[in-house]
Amino acid sequence: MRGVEASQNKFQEDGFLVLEGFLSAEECVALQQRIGQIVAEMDVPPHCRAEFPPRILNKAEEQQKTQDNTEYFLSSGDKIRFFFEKGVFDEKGNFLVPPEKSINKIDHALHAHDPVFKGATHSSKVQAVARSLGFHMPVVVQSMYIFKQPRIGGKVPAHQDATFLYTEPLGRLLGLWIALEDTTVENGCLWFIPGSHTSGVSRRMVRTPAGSMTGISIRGSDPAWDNSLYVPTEVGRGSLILIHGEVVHKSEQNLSDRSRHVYTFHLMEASGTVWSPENWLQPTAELPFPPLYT
Ligand SMILES: O=C(O)CCC(=O)C(=O)O
Ligand SMILES: [Fe+2]
Repeated sequence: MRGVEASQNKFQEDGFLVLEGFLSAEECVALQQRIGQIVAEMDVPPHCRAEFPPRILNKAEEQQKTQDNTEYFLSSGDKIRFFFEKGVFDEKGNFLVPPEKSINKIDHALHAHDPVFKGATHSSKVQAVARSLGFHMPVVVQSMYIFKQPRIGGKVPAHQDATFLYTEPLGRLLGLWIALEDTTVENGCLWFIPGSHTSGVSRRMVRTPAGSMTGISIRGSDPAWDNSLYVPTEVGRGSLILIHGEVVHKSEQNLSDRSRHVYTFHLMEASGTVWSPENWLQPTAELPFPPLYT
């Protein structure tokens, strides 16, 4: 096995690092079973069911729908919320596919509200990884369970996580992405541009002032990343991929028959770091960012 120091060097060089066998198969299954229970108990919010409206909406209704969707997203930072794939409801709002096959992701605070995911996030193994990377005061800023459903699991366009979760200085954000199933090119594994984490961030997603129509806006744009530079990163079930906050990564649509479940969460080194007040995600009175080392 690679030594800790060699791994750290590789992470600093590439902006990502694969740690195989981080979770056992049993630990992966436990998270999958728990998410199954959460889905079985899910209440689908009425506006989410309106994927295919039964009639053409007028402009004001369209605007209201966009506003409802944005509001559902913007207020999800401290909650467990459900986001669906396109085309999973019929015109009456009934599921066209089984509910557990309809969800794109569940986020952004599983780590805070669900005991099983809280345990997985704050485990001694995760704490040891953070310590080995030199984190003094890591806090958990968000978590997501991503399903990448067979056939319909949508792609995640190329991005840097700091576009959405910006800090000053940069370099204080780390994603921990855990494959709960084998991930391959066919079922939508991650693709990275090695070494792309050193050129800064030129696109930001920011929260617009309260009362404005959409609630979020994009400032700046990404450079044209060369498609030939992406490296597919296939990993086995239980692998952990460390993702530097500025490394460029993406995943493609899942066209295979196999799902690609992952649990992913983000840490920030809180010591000496300013969490941008413009980020869409903000700590709240109900949920300040929890320290990892507890
Ligand atoms: O799982 C994916 O497809 C994308 C996840 C991602 O971008 C992240 O965890 O930062
Ligand atoms: Fe990402």
